[in-house]
Amino acid sequence: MDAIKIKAPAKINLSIDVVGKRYDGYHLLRMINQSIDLMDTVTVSLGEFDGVVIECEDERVPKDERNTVYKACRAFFAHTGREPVGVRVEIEKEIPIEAGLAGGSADAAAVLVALNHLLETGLSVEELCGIGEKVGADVPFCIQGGTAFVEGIGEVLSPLPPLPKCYFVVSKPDLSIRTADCFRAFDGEGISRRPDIDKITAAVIAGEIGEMASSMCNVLEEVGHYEQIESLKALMLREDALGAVMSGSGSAVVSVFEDKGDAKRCVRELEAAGYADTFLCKPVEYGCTIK
Ligand SMILES: C[C@](O)(CO)[C@H](O)COP(=O)(O)OP(=O)(O)OC[C@H]1O[C@@H](n2ccc(N)nc2=O)[C@H](O)[C@@H]1O
Ligand SMILES: Nc1ncnc2c1ncn2[C@@H]1O[C@H](COP(=O)(O)OP(=O)(O)OP(=O)(O)O)[C@@H](O)[C@H]1O
Repeated sequence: MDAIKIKAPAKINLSIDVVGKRYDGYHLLRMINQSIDLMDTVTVSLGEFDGVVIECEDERVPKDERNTVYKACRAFFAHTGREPVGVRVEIEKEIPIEAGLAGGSADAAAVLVALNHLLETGLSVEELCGIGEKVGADVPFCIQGGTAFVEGIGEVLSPLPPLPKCYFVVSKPDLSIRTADCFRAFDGEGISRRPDIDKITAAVIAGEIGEMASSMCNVLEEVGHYEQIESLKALMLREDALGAVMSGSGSAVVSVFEDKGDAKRCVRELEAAGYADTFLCKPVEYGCTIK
């Protein structure tokens, strides 16, 4: 049986602004996204059976048509017009769930890349992103990866130069936020603090990590007024983080360090304070890749 193993990196948002709404209610965004070396491993194989079989040890991950991986398979066969074949997908989860780290989108991206390879359909990255967009707003970025200025609902990608050496401490408090709920709450709120996306873009292009970190801001952060997120940010800043911001629709928080020792100390302090889902990460320059 043909099988392929794909590493699917998580996404962090260094800043997010909401600039409008689309005809279908989706929000139009301007954001800076970065892939990191916190990754799910997705193994895809084809077989003589019907439908999509999903295996994952994590009980919180649905194994049926609600899984992003299932939707990706359906979208792939619909787009290519190929007769659907049996697809088995094993997901080894490292990316925390409902964290704003695009875990489900990364898995879907991996499956699209895998099917294109296994079935030799020869689709370009742009075509795969077009299919991915229908599965989830973060899927195109998860396919392409690296550092990018991202617009639209997440489908307009402009690559930026890779970041210079730096470290991210990523931590998810004991709080799960559903993306749709977060955007719904945003619609009902008056926002006081807006990010300066042009400023952070310039800092990223110049490779100025300190300037980048101090410019980070996510408009979705204040809508929930989550005390857990404020406490986590305060702890990170006390441990000499250069900046800290909520990723995506939350609830993970990302902090930036130039010094590895400081980053490691921050991880130790967070773990000691009871934040079990804490990771020391580095930026990576790629999206879903075939291993
Ligand atoms: C907030 C981000 O994490 C930033 O990277 C992403 O835009 C979220 O992307 P995602 O999880 O792939 O989102 P989807 O699964 O496509 O959408 C979940 C729900 O979030 C809302 N949604 C999502 C993305 C977007 N640009 N506008 C929205 O309003 C919609 O109600 C949608 O039904
Ligand atoms: N492959 C998958 N991995 C994890 N969760 C999945 C997957 N497919 C569907 N789900 C469902 O989607 C929900 C949210 O998943 P996910 O972890 O991708 O959210 P997220 O971190 O908020 O992502 P994003 O940053 O894209 O908003 C979960 O509660 C889970 O039930």
